Amino acid sequence: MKKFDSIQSYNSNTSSVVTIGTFDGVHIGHRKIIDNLTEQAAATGLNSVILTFFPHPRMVLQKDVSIKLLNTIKERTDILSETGLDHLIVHPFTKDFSRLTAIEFVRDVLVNQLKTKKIIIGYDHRFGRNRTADINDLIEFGKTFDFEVEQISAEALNDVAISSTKIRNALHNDGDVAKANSYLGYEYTIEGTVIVGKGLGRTIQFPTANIAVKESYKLIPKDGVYLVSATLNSEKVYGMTNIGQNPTVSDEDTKKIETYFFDFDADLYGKEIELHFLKRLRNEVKFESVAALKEQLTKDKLQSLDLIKAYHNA
Ligand SMILES: Cc1cc2nc3c(=O)[nH]c(=O)nc-3n(C[C@H](O)[C@H](O)[C@H](O)COP(=O)(O)O)c2cc1C
Ligand SMILES: Nc1ncnc2c1ncn2[C@@H]1O[C@H](COP(=O)(O)OP(=O)(O)O)[C@@H](O)[C@H]1O
Repeated sequence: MKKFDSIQSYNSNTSSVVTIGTFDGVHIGHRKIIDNLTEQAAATGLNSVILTFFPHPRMVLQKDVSIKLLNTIKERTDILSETGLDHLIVHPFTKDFSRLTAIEFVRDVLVNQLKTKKIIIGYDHRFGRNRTADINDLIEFGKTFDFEVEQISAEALNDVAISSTKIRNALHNDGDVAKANSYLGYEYTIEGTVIVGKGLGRTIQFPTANIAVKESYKLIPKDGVYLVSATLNSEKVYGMTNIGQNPTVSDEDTKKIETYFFDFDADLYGKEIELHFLKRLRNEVKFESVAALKEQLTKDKLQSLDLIKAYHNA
């Protein structure tokens, strides 16, 4: 897959089959649409192209800073690169871009820049300044500019929308990472840099790598304790992650993401770690003492090791 950082930088002499969308999560519903796109492109000798925007239009137009997404733009790009897609365009969404009229968008972007022969698009897609144009306008433009329009049905689109929302809710409301993973078709991940914490962990024989996530828009699962895996120094290791405020030892209300890795002993400070979320174990609890916390951590570890054994025997 070739990636382009803007519509203007797109350059190919081959015509294309195009779809437009956010594809947050690139879950199993999205992948059906993308398979359809790549199969049609391959059958007709055209390029398969996805046009996506970053930042998310809502971040730009409504200045919505509370929006949480399943994928960082890097994750989205990486997952899409495995789908067999020919070209991905990640166009910076701006106010100026949102002011393009429907005809400007169709003529300048779809026809002249992307050489679109076919567009696969949701039946309810609206585009152009103030979202004034709809699918019927697009079909009319297609007659003038010689491209085909394939509508994604209400049912298919509903499936896609529902599963994005379902995945966000499963993670945000319930911390149900197993459910999220089954919709995503892969394990939900969080990537961050290991930062220095309070240094308490090692004093109770549970050193924890605290990570800082750069992207404020990345959805962090509900507070609680999770079984995770990661690749550290090129080896797969398992661990248990706590997301929360460590109420037993802290009054601060800053959210921490910290992981104790099993059978592991090395300095991780400054390293980039990608946590794969496998299963939710329990809620975060305020214990009466650090000793009680330590006792629970020992139980969590035993439960985790049993789960890992079960995964390996499955
Ligand atoms: C698997 C796991 C579960 C945890 N569960 C809780 C919890 O339920 N309540 C709590 O107050 N802290 C919990 N903690 C956080 C500990 O309080 C924290 O690891 C310890 O204070 C060390 O912090 P430090 O890394 O800043 O030194 C948990 C940590 C881990 C790794
Ligand atoms: N098994 C392990 N799991 C997590 N971190 C470990 C482990 N072994 C060593 N470490 C190192 O110890 C650090 C955590 O120790 P800790 O006492 O909890 O300090 P801090 O409060 O700075 O996180 C990690 O950032 C990592 O560099």
